[in-house]
Amino acid sequence: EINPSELTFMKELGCGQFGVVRLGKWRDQQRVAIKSIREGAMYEEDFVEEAKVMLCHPKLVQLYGVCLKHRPLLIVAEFMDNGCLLNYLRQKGGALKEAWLMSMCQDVCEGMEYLEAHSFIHRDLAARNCLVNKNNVVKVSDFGMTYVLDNQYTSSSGAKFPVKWSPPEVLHYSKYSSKSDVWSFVVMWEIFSEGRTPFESRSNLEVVNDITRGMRLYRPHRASQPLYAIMYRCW
Ligand SMILES: CN(C)c1ccc2c(c1)CCN(c1cccc(-c3cc(Nc4ccc(C(=O)N5CCOCC5)cn4)c(=O)n(C)c3)c1CO)C2=O
Repeated sequence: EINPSELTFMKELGCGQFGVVRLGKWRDQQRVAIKSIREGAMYEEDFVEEAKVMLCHPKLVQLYGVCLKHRPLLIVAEFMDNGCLLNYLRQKGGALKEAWLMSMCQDVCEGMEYLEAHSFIHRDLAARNCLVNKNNVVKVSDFGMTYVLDNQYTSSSGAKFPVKWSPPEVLHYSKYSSKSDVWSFVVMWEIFSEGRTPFESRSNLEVVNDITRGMRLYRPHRASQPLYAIMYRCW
């Protein structure tokens, strides 16, 4: 539990599934990201229960604490200077050497390996839900899909559902597991595509049919054949 009077709000960083996120300071010196949870956006009791299971790993964006005494609920997290991985790839992708692309994939793997070891299923692994710090280290973030109340996002026919990152068993039976998180290593395809959208010219409905019939993402232009074989095995 963090005392809100020890928080200073600074610039807005953007808006996510639960509401506005701001850069802030804790006790005037520690930079943090502060999420204000919009009323009715989250199963708050479930989230607070989960927050007590402190997941802690260098490749997971660290949850520092929550402010529960007032509304909106505040979530205080580790601040990542370079923002989300997807925008980072789109801005800097071409300038990143293959070694950097590999290192970002490894960061995501290490974070996800830790989640699996702790039987935690992410459910929405994607480059948009990973963050980059000032040393260009990538960390997995926003493993909060379970608490989202918006069924446009949680139902597999909803407009916001991550169809292009989901395996057949999730699309057809909502069967989530660490294996479905492995399928979402579509992130590796995003990294080696420098932030392109998977199945860019296909609608979500077309992708459900394509994937069910066995179609898979093509080899990204910056991925060697052996690297493509690795991402392909995830699908
Ligand atoms: C349920 N799911 C999957 C969710 C739920 C909530 C969210 C998301 C998914 C993902 C999006 N999101 C969200 C929304 C807004 C902010 C953050 C967000 C942004 C951060 N950092 C930065 C840093 C810089 C910049 C920036 O402005 N630039 C421009 C100049 O070049 C450098 C980058 C943006 N964000 C950060 O550290 N955290 C912890 C969260 C986040 C990530 O947290 C959410 O809040």
